[in-house]
Amino acid sequence: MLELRNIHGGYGKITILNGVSFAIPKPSITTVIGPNGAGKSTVFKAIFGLLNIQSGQVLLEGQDVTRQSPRQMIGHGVTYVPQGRNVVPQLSVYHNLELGGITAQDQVKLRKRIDAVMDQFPMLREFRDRKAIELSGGQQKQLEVARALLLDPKLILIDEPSIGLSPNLVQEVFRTLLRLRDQGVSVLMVEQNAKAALAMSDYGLVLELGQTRMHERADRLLADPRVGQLFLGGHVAPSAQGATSPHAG
Ligand SMILES: Nc1ncnc2c1ncn2[C@@H]1O[C@H](COP(=O)(O)OP(=O)(O)OP(=O)(O)O)[C@@H](O)[C@H]1O
Repeated sequence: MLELRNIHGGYGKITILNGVSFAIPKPSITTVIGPNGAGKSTVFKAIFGLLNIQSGQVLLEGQDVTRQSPRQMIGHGVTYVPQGRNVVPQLSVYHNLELGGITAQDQVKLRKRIDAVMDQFPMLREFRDRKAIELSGGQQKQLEVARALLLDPKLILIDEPSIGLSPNLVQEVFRTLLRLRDQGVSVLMVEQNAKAALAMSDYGLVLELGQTRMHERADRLLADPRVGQLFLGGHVAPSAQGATSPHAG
């Protein structure tokens, strides 16, 4: 569903991504792991039209979408949930949802869609008139995911959904993502909480120094001693054959 071909790019003249290539099938959950500063969040920006791509291609269902704007990517069914808290704290839950659908042309359809999303997140219906700031961290993350769903995406890019959450809430957010996958939405996620994230993912991608080091089925990555090294703050040496790929066998 999504393919990156040898992406090079960065901020201004600084190159951060030095050849990122991978493909994800749909529907699936892929977790991107790697040391701090490896370029994980930057990959998301490259996909979502927020990065200066110097060379390479981004393909969505076979269509070249390289350098398209965030607005165009939303039009193609891609949504992006950035790191941190992205709700408007003083506005109600419902108002935050309405803002998420601001690009929707048809307001009647939007209200129906908000209703459908609240069916998936009964907590949001319960707290619909509460200010977003009065929700817990996990509930706010769910509000962000729900807001992203209003646009009926095929692919969600979600950056560090578990940050600042207790283990219970992390599992709750992960369950939400699994449910989405089962409904046919693909998820590409960056997670510091690498072991827990790989345990619920279909595929894992290891990025280091702006390059794809490994791309494997998540269970294989979890069992790989080189990835164990990474969890301990070590590095993954580039293999002689280049990056591994789950489609290689
Ligand atoms: N807006 C920006 N302008 C210039 N450099 C940036 C910008 N954002 C990120 N960088 C640099 O790009 C590199 C990769 O950052 P990125 O946030 O993609 O890493 P990451 O792998 O997501 O790290 P972390 O795990 O710490 O979140 C870092 O060296 C960072 O300083």
